[in-house]
Amino acid sequence: MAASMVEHGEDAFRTLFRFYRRKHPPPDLRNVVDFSKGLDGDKVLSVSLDLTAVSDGAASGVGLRPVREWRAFGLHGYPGFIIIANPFLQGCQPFWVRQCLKMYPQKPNVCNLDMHMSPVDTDDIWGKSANVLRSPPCGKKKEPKTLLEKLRWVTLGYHYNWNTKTYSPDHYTPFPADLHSLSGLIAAGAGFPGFHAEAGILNYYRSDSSLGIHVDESELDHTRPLLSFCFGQSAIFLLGGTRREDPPTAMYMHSGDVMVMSGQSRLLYHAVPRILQDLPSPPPAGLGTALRTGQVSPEQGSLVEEVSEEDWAVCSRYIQSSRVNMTIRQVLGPGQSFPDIRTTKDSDAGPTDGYGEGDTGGQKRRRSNYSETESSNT
Ligand SMILES: O=C(O)CCC(=O)C(=O)O
Ligand SMILES: [Fe+2]
Repeated sequence: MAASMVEHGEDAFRTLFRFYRRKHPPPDLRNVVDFSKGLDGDKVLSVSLDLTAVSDGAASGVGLRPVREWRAFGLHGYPGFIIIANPFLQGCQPFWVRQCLKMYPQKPNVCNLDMHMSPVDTDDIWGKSANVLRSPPCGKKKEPKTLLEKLRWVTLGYHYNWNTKTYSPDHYTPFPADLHSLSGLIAAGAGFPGFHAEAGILNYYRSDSSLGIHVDESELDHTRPLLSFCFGQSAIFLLGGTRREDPPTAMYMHSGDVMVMSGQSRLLYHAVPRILQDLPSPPPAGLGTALRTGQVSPEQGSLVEEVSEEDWAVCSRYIQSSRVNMTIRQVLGPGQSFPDIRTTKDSDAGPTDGYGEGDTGGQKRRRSNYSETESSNT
């Protein structure tokens, strides 16, 4: 399909990006791989996990099923690319959704709003948005967006510098312990023991957002996998090759899915052209209510706590039209340290030019591949 659609000057990746981003007429989604259907079609293969790496208790402590119940898939032609189709226990996703919306945007973590607002104004994003989101929409004219609805990205740990496309030891704040544990356990189950979550980029997608074609190569040790967690509305994810123009494979990412990019797939080009609107409204019980109604009782010492009805009202309203993605990275290999700043090249912009120009309040910076319009995105 890709080759026949290529127009003058457009490569196969860009053409498919535009194809899936198109609203009118809506794109044909029949070629999109759906891992929730299991070993469907000839592209998907089954991937074996390390069944002894994670105890059942450790898994349930972060809201995960026992590893033997995880359904892990790969794609022919993409060694090292693994999708774990929603390994979360029934009712445990809300905890992680709430962390993404209420906890991780808090200081000292960094977010897009910090770039053009004062620290006082970005001090309590959740608190300043929750009441509005909790109350039903008034249905009249366009209501002003809450800060939560304006949130586009948050960085954790070693804070990614969007200008230089580097991490630095000088801009580090403690990585959230709960997410560190979750990441370590997912990585161990996928065959990567000793993974240390050191940096995180959280992307907050509204229904018309997309993420441009890019490769994540700023981490200093590429032998460590990149983990990606999806919550809320599903998305179409495009996975390409080692060259930006290589034709990609399109796949769905559903709420709860975890992606592991490792080995030969660690440095592949990828993009998110489209957010779908496929979660029923309100979000289904498995995502929302089970924990509160006691179907799952977090064990003692569990990191996963109950999400109050009050908090879930805000989260569920938010994810009815949004998607949240966390990509978790280990920046340094064992024993590795940051190179002396004088020997660091100041940008690796060449291969990552999917991250285009941005404009936030006059400052040239930010997650500028993140776009509400097709034309400025690619
Ligand atoms: O949202 C996604 O699924 C992908 C995010 C991503 O590629 C990134 O943050 O580098
Ligand atoms: Fe990425």
